[in-house]
Amino acid sequence: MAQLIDGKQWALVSREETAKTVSDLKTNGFTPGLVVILLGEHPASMSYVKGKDKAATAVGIHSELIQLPTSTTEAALLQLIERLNHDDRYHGILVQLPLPQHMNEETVIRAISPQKDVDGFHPLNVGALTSGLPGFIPCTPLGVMKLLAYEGISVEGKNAVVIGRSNIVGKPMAQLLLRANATVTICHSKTHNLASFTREADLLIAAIGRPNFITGDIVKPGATVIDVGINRVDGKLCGDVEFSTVDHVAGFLTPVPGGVGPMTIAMLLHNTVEAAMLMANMDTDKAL
Ligand SMILES: Nc1nc(=O)c2c([nH]1)NC[C@@H]1CN(c3ccc(C(=O)N[C@@H](CCC(=O)O)C(=O)O)cc3)C=[N+]21
Repeated sequence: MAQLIDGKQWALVSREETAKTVSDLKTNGFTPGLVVILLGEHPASMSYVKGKDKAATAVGIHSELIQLPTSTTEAALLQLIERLNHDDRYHGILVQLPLPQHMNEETVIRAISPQKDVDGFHPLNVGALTSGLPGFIPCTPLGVMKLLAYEGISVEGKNAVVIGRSNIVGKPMAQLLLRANATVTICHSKTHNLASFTREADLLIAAIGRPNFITGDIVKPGATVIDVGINRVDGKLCGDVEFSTVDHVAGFLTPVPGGVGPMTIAMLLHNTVEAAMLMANMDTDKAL
């Protein structure tokens, strides 16, 4: 049986580290602030943003949740973002995705000040990551790297296979693994003979968005398998990895729920505190 990576537990450890930093900042009269904007009433999104709000408050971050109707115009949203860019109570701004149909995601992301872009989605932060420069790193792939570090799983020289090429997970994940000296392959929906790649993977990152896509027969024995998928099947949460079969083959495995998800939120809090330190001109390696 694979050794399970307890993301919930590691997220607690990370949040405690963050809480300590927040407390130090507060001693110096500085309170980190996060504002989350949610458009519409998508049930899963509402549950996620409430989770973020609660977690932020728990570590001492001043957290604000702005809920707007789906009918909000893009112009009104851009105006709000511009106001928040200049509001020094907030060091992090997160606009929950996906956006309503009538909005252009790229335009909205671009409007967020790169210094407050705690999601790491702004093109300047994307470019910084690609170039190996300091900047904000997307929370989910950052959370995966943190999990590997906590578990003492080395990446250097390993065959890392990322399945999925989204801007939010797959691409930044590949960049981070490359930065950590892995040999990185990105597979996607057009990849021929996917199993020939996954079977060679010492480290397999599943970010496909298809339930139970990765089965035990296409996993290398002893591999570390990280399941980034969050799928709902019959009201039940499941990942991209078929747990029952992969559990018998993998060396390490993240469960869903309780794996990568909680780390994503922990990294959002981490990035928010980094943003606050950047603004307070304190020691941080973010030099945007
Ligand atoms: N601007 C933006 N930034 C995001 O980071 C962002 C977003 N939009 N839109 C939606 C996705 C999704 N996402 C998750 C975060 C935590 C869990 C999480 O904590 N999941 C728990 C289970 C939660 C449950 O029970 O539903 C777990 O895996 O254990 C899941 C999903 C962040 N996202």
